[in-house]
Amino acid sequence: MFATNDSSALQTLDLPDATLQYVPAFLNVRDADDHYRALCDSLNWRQDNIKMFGRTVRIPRLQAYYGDPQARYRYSGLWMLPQPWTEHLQSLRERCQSHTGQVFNAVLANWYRDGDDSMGWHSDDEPELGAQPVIASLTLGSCRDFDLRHKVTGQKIRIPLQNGSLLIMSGTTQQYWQHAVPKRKSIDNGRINLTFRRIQA
Ligand SMILES: O=C(O)CCC(=O)C(=O)O
Ligand SMILES: [Fe+2]
Repeated sequence: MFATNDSSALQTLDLPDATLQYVPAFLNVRDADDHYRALCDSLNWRQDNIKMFGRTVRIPRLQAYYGDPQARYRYSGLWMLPQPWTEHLQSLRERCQSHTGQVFNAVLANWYRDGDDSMGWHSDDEPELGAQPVIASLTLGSCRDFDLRHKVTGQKIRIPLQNGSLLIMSGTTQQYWQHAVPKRKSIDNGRINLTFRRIQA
């Protein structure tokens, strides 16, 4: 599926209408576990409600949003107002920036406490992200499946995002594909995912 098998190297995933790059061992597993535990304790996590089909439901995971003061955006009908960067998130942002050559001004953190927590099908296509956004997605903790589905053809693929990996989505990925993190009843351990983004002023 991927162009190379070297786990420290960048792998390009060849999918129609998408630009996806995967770095399986962006962080080593020990460092990734340390980051997971420190972020569980230090981020200001909240569980929001969203409106779905006219009903109010609690989202099945915890979230925390950090960034530059102007990096506010609407997400599932909620205004996400950034909390100021912590030193820890700043250092991870810098690593993702130097790897990708991109500038990110915000990060959405999702904490899947166990396999009951999940994220439904969506695209990261809010207008505040601009056309063809570059999103760098860092996985800390348990490996969880990341599913992608083409909006027109219905083609599906699954990428198990391993502990310490970085997935970079760019080009027309958000325009043509949705993604989701399905429930996994057998997983007891947690995962934090950090998606670094650039919000347009
Ligand atoms: O947890 C993940 O890997 C995906 C997170 C995601 O899709 C998002 O934050 O928009
Ligand atoms: Fe997303």
